Amino acid sequence: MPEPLPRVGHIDFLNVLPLAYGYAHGGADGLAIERGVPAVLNSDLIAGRLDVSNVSSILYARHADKLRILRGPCVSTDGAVESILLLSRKPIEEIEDDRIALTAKSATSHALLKIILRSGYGAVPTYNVQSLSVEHPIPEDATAALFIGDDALYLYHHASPSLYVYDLGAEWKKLTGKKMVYALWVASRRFAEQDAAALTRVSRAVRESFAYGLAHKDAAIRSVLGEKPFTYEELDHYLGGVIHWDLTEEYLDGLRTFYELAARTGLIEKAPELVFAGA
Ligand SMILES: C=C(O[C@@H]1C=C(C(=O)O)C=C[C@H]1O)C(=O)O
Repeated sequence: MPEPLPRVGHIDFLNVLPLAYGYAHGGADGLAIERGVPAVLNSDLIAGRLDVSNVSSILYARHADKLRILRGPCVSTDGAVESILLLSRKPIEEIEDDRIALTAKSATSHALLKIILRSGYGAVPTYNVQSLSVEHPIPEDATAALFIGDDALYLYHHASPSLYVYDLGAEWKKLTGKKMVYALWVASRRFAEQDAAALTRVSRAVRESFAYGLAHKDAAIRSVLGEKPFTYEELDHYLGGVIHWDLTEEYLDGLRTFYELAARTGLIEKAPELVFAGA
């Protein structure tokens, strides 16, 4: 019997286009890739249906005992992110006990928004997790709506000028002065401890696929222009300096601050220790 392939989640957003391009050019050989939105891959990893995945950074804080962080990759920004947006009918300073719709695809951005509204604006609105559409971004009964991923990036370029648009990466930087990590690559602790050789293979595949995609970024962008509603310039800007993928010490510092504020806001029990696979 051949060994089962490692089950690896892949968030289907343009913020990891270089990785997707590397996977499509041989990098995914030997891996069973499952594509999806963060909320689904988050629960698949916790339920044991995946061995490794990029997941919402807040997930690690909620299940640190069951997870191990891979060294190297992340999805992060130093300031504006363009693809995590609050769209609002009124200025953010005027939000109080309003109703805010949260995209059902996310976990990190929910916590990020709650921290920003509470600590930055003294607001504690009512939140409602639901599916949202870019055509009618704010549900009738809500004052504002939170989008992530390609939907948010689309709205960044096309939102109605009658709406107020807030970039949560920029808001986080304004509040804390720190960088922000939205996604981590994480292995289940069981997989990391029981199959170190397979974990090394997955880690290498992620690293090499990323490197391939970054070395062919132009071709990667051109490969999606027909199917995604973005121009070359929009994606070249987004993937050419807005999104960062290296989990360096400065970004880990931003991540720790995010966890501390999430704990202080009651969104997680406590800021977890960062435990890496193979450490
Ligand atoms: C930068 C982004 O970050 C994403 C936001 C996530 C979340 O809110 O849970 C999860 C993974 C990230 O890839 C984005 O949505 O484009």
